[in-house]
Amino acid sequence: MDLSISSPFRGAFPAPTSTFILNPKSRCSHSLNFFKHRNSYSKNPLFSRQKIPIRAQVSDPAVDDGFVIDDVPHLTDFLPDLPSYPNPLQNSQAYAIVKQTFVRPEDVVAQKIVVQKDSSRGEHFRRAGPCEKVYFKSEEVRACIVTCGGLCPGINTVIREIVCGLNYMYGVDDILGIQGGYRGFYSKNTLILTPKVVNDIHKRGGTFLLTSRGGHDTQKIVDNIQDRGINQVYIIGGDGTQRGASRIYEEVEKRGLKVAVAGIPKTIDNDIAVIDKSFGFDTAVEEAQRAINAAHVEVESVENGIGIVKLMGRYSGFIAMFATLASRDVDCCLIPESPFYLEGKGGLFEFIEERLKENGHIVIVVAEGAGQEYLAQSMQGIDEKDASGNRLLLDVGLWLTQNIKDHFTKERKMAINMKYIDPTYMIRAIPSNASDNIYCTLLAQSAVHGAMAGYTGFTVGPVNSRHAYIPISHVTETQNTVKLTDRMWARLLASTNQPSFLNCDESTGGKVCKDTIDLINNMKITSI
Ligand SMILES: Nc1ncnc2c1ncn2[C@@H]1O[C@H](COP(=O)(O)OP(=O)(O)OP(=O)(O)O)[C@@H](O)[C@H]1O
Ligand SMILES: O=P(O)(O)OC[C@H]1O[C@](O)(CO)[C@@H](O)[C@@H]1O
Ligand SMILES: [Mg+2]
Repeated sequence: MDLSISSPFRGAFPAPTSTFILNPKSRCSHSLNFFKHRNSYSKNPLFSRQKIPIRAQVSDPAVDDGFVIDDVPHLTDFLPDLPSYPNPLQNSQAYAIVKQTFVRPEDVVAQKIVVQKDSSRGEHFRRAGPCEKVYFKSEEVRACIVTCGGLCPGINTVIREIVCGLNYMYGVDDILGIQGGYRGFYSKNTLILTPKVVNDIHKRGGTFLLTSRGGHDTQKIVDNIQDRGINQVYIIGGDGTQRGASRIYEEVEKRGLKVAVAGIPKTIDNDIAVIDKSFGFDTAVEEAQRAINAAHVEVESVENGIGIVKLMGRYSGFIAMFATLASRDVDCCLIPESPFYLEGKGGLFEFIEERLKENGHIVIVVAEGAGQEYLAQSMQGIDEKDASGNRLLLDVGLWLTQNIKDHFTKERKMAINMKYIDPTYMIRAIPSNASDNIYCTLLAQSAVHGAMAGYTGFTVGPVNSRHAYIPISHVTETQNTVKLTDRMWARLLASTNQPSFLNCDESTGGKVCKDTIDLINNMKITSI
């Protein structure tokens, strides 16, 4: 049988045994269930304009191989008559001898790469890269770039590469910088960005465009986009920012504007779901080594030295976990995802005393979001939020330092040498390292290719090392956290040989242990 479908993903099927005609309109509900789009964009030209025969395995019509494509919106979903143009990269010197300049419309990136013979194939995303057709003429583009949320190494590289990518690859020369985050759309003047203006900015930390928290007013922002005639919006920021980008995309669609909205995920905490890792994370982990080294040098030079290093990580302990794994000088790592307790058997005090006896010193790395529930108990009534509505954290480093001091000097009558290092902002206020710089370049260029090709409402990022376009709503649904049930956390425990804090102790009334077990039971079990 011949199988004709209108999807760009036709090539992603297994080898044929027989073929048949598949009605394009029924692709989501077809009994074979080849297509299970989370988002069905029936007006997408790539779906509706091509009818190319393909062959698919139909040996068992009841088989559902669980192949799901989570595609991103396209401008033609709500502006069906938009004209397209040949991609100017066709004539680009840079791509002149590239074997395959354009990504194939049917190329998808699998979210799940460890599979078993009979397991479901799972979710897939559209592969990022230059597309054969673009939906903007170069001279028609008026792009803008905005950065929101906290700092992260590499933001300036992303800004630079969006500007250079638009200009060098697509001949775009009308690019505006929105200053000071979302509120800059309606309260500040814009900057004119050219390759010359941004030439050196990647060598500096911070953001050339300034940033802020709060101030997201969708109506005012989209009014401003409309008034200024902006038709490509590049939004660099974390989970909050991506939620804001999603609101902007929805409003743009509601108003029927030809405006592509592209999100570039940024967060030092590495807490954005779906993507492999966020840019600047490696740089931050590397910088954290300097603080850990300092703590180690200090405490191994004195008697009963206890070093505490507090690292960023609001809800996700990735920086603390990776900095610990990289260092080997850390005896214990405390993260928000893993409840711990101080007193009694299997507790932190007992472990510190053991290490002091064994080695004469100990280094503890604590993520800023760890142990917040205990701090909240001892400092009742403090519940402040920042301008974006993020809960302001209590200082776990100071709390830990004080509790350890009290325990050893007052209760155990032991002389200790406490060194507390809080390098918090130092690890994020630096320029990105070489590998993050390359990563930032890929993100920026992929975002530019996506917007030029008319995709919108997408976030770009690597999924199993391949850059993909991910619907913004998908990355904001959940937050990436360290899974205690994954092998990575077990690797850390095996490396530090620290307690897992899973042993219940009388002094905690078994509460902490129960909390932990409940937490673990509620987790999706995955392994990396
Ligand atoms: N649900 C939301 N809807 C619309 N805008 C939002 C939402 N959440 C946050 N924002 C806006 O996004 C911007 C950045 O949010 P936030 O301060 O939480 O930082 P972030 O992007 O999560 O980055 P970081 O990783 O540094 O926390 C702010 O301007 C905020 O107003
Ligand atoms: O003090 P600021 O700039 O609001 O940012 C602090 C927060 O931002 C982050 O770096 C990123 O969310 C967190 O780790 C930290 O809690
Ligand atoms: Mg955030």
